[in-house]
Amino acid sequence: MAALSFLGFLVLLLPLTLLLLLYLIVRPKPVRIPIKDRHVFITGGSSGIGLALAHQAAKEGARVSILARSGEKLEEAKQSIQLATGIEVATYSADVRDFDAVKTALDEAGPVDVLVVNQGVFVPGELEVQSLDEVRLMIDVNIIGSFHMIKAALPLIKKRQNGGPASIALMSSQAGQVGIYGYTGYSASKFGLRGLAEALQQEVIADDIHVSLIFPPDTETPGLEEENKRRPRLTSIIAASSGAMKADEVAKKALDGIKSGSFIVPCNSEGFLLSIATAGLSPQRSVLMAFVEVVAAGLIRFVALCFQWNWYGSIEKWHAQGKRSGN
Ligand SMILES: NC(=O)C1=CN([C@@H]2O[C@H](COP(=O)(O)OP(=O)(O)OC[C@H]3O[C@@H](n4cnc5c(N)ncnc54)[C@H](OP(=O)(O)O)[C@@H]3O)[C@@H](O)[C@H]2O)C=CC1
Ligand SMILES: CCCCCCCCCCCCCCCC(=O)[C@@H](N)CO
Repeated sequence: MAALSFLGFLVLLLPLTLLLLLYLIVRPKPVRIPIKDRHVFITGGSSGIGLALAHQAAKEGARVSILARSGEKLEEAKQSIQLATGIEVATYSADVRDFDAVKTALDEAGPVDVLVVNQGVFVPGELEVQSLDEVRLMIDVNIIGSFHMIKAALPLIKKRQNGGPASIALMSSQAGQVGIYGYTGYSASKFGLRGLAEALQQEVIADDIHVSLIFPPDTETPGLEEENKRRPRLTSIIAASSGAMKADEVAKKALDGIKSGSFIVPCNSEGFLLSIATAGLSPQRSVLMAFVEVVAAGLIRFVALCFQWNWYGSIEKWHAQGKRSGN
């Protein structure tokens, strides 16, 4: 009896001690980043996830600016947001690959509180058949474009008016947490954002700037519709391991993640598992999430291996069928 209650005591004490320890050590410390009455600048804000984010930020009372290339799509976005919320967003037509254009746009927009670097291109295809120009396009728009935005915005974020906590959010993808068939170029570009974000967070924490990395699964957008026209069958099969979402749902998760200053922002339940499986050395400010990461690490690795077993099974089956049908 005594032994049993001692065991019960230990079973309770161990997790509580771990929780207390984590409470003392998690860094950076928890933060709330307000959106209302603040300037939210969204790239790729004329379509899909970026447009949904612009709608929601406007609805929550932010001053919103959106940047993309096509003036026509920007104007359409502006109209639709005005119709839905009565709020007039500022639009900037620029290509993120052009640093001078980006800098001119941002300087005109003025001090920024929340920067959402969301623009992105995705051209799937096996590396063997994909042109290097397509690979370069993804690296240029997704990575170099993000560097341009952050470089040009940092001085303006530091100049923010009310001095409250600020955010730099980057739109990655679940294909930026795990490499997926058909996404060599795309996954490389999205994994790259993680290195950028982890390093940047250490550099800007002293200025009360908080970095968020958002990891959506397949999301119903005009971009996905285009992608689906040429996506290899195996890419679709593997990507289907994570459910598809609507742009509005992703935007809501993204905005909640930004407001709570979360470094890693998953969007669905598979994304939640992925975030634990790929926690690595990323910063974690939630004591509860840190606890889950520590306790679940071994088991989640097992789950990850099950997914890989399933994916390699699909690949084997695909090749066996291909051989039989002669392609
Ligand atoms: N949809 C999905 O399944 C998923 C998407 N993501 C990521 O979310 C982000 C948004 O995707 P989604 O909403 O589907 O994309 P869309 O293709 O629907 O929209 C892309 C936006 O980016 C802008 N854009 C593209 N290229 C440039 C450029 N060179 N300079 C400036 N703006 C540019 C586009 O406007 P314009 O063409 O006029 O420049 C548009 O506003 C991307 O980073 C994507 O990788 C992540 C996971 C899943
Ligand atoms: C530990 C267990 C983890 C289990 C979950 C694994 C699920 C992985 C699915 C990855 C899907 C990638 C979709 C990318 C979408 C995208 O970015 C394109 N549409 C282009 O934009």
